Amino acid sequence: MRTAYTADQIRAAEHVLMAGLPPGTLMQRAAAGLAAACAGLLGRVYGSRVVLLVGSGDNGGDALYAGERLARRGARVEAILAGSRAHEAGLAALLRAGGRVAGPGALTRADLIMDGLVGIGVSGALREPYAGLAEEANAARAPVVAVDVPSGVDASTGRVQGAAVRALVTVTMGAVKTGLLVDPGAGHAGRVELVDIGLGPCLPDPDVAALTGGDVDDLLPRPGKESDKYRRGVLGVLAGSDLYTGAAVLAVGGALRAGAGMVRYAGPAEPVAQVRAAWPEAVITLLDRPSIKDVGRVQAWVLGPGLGTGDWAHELAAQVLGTGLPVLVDADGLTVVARDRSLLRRAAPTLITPHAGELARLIRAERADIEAARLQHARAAAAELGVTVLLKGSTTVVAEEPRPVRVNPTGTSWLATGGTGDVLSGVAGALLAQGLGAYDAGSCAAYLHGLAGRLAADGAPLAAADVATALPAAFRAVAAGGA
Ligand SMILES: NC(=O)C1=CN([C@@H]2O[C@H](COP(=O)(O)OP(=O)(O)OC[C@H]3O[C@@H](n4cnc5c(N)ncnc54)[C@H](O)[C@@H]3O)[C@@H](O)[C@H]2O)[C@@H](O)CC1
Ligand SMILES: [K+]
Repeated sequence: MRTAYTADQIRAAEHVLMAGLPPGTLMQRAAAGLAAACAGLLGRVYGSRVVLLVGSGDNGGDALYAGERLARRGARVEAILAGSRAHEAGLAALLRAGGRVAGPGALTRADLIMDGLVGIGVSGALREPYAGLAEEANAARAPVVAVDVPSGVDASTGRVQGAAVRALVTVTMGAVKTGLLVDPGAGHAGRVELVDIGLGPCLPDPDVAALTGGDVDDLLPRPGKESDKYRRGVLGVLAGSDLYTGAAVLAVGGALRAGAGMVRYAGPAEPVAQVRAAWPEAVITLLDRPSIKDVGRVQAWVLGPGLGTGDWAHELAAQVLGTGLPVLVDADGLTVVARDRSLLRRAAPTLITPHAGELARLIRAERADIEAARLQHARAAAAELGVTVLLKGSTTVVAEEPRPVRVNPTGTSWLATGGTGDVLSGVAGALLAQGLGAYDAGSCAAYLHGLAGRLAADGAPLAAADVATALPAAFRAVAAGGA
């Protein structure tokens, strides 16, 4: 499990740790790790040109001391001092080691750029000249190593207002910051490398966590020798309508490929015909009225993809949400519950899987605000609605109070295409039916679905059905420890 913390949590931990150490110890530890990471990227340090962007705070201090270390190994280190002042002792150390102060033109000549403009002390959008320097660094040909956090990214939320550095690598001190794992911040951070400065014992419970493939493998239910199809988990799928048949086919496909012992599909004539043709494995009930009475026994429900939003959908929603079983609500199901949020007041687990627009309707917020601070909105929605929220998007997050928000590390932009959400619903529903809690089912499903998307896309466009087809490969990759 990879864990991450807010700037406030990290400052508090640093405060505790620093109290027992000689002044400057942490900055030296940070600089040593930073210099090692830069040396690794450069390959040959001697003679290389390293340009430091130095802000007026301790983030600039880290850069200056790391620059000193590289200068001592023969690098030609130049510092662009962006603030009205710079870390005095750090600058003196750099100059003693042979580094010098440079003008902005230096960026075009660099082999490596170290971004020490601002770290966790940033507030609001970058001001000039920081903003201009960030953009110059982004336009330069040299790789950028961000110190602690790419300047312009809010360390706690990942929010970017205005210019922000785009790094190849972010070398982060003591603990990973939440904003490095969530877009848009994650997109600016590049690869995140953690420097251990001894903060571990002082850290509180994490703000967020990201599953690894090993974690997913540990959480996934495995069929035992005595398992039969009923004990492996039966999922009921209420999806599709005469107009939207594909959603039903994709959701059932996702569920069948995610280990459900049996999938029971119920719907009107058109999607029934399509599901029957695509998945002879599914057990089908033709509904001539909105009732789950004849569907048979299930351990969990998926409600919503392509279901429509009229009385039919509302009636089915009221019935499944009225059971004591875990229910996943997606797509049209979310529109129905947004109109009647009392449907979500229930004791059994509920996993909702909105994208930002659907969540905006549910919690009466602006879509743009949700996009800008996904994690905070997912967490707030989970608390407000009393459900588990899987918020889909460029970074998919899973929130359930009071646990750390799970940030999904897999996925690809090619997944942003119609129907992939229906497959995800099927996968998460199948895991619910197999007995995982909503939090684990949501986060494992997001992981596997994102990985399947990556395997299916392999750098090219994909269709939603390809994601379902790639699911077994994703399960195998996780089991083999290769994901
Ligand atoms: N506190 C500690 O124990 C440690 C801190 N370390 C480093 O110190 C950093 C935090 O240092 P500071 O607290 O000095 O804060 P920062 O250096 O991150 O930023 C504060 C400075 O940035 C300026 N600033 C803030 N917002 C700005 C904006 N929008 N545009 C332009 N300038 C802006 C402020 O005026 C202030 O001078 C960490 O990110 C990390 O790099 C590390 O050395 C490890 C130990
Ligand atoms: K920085």
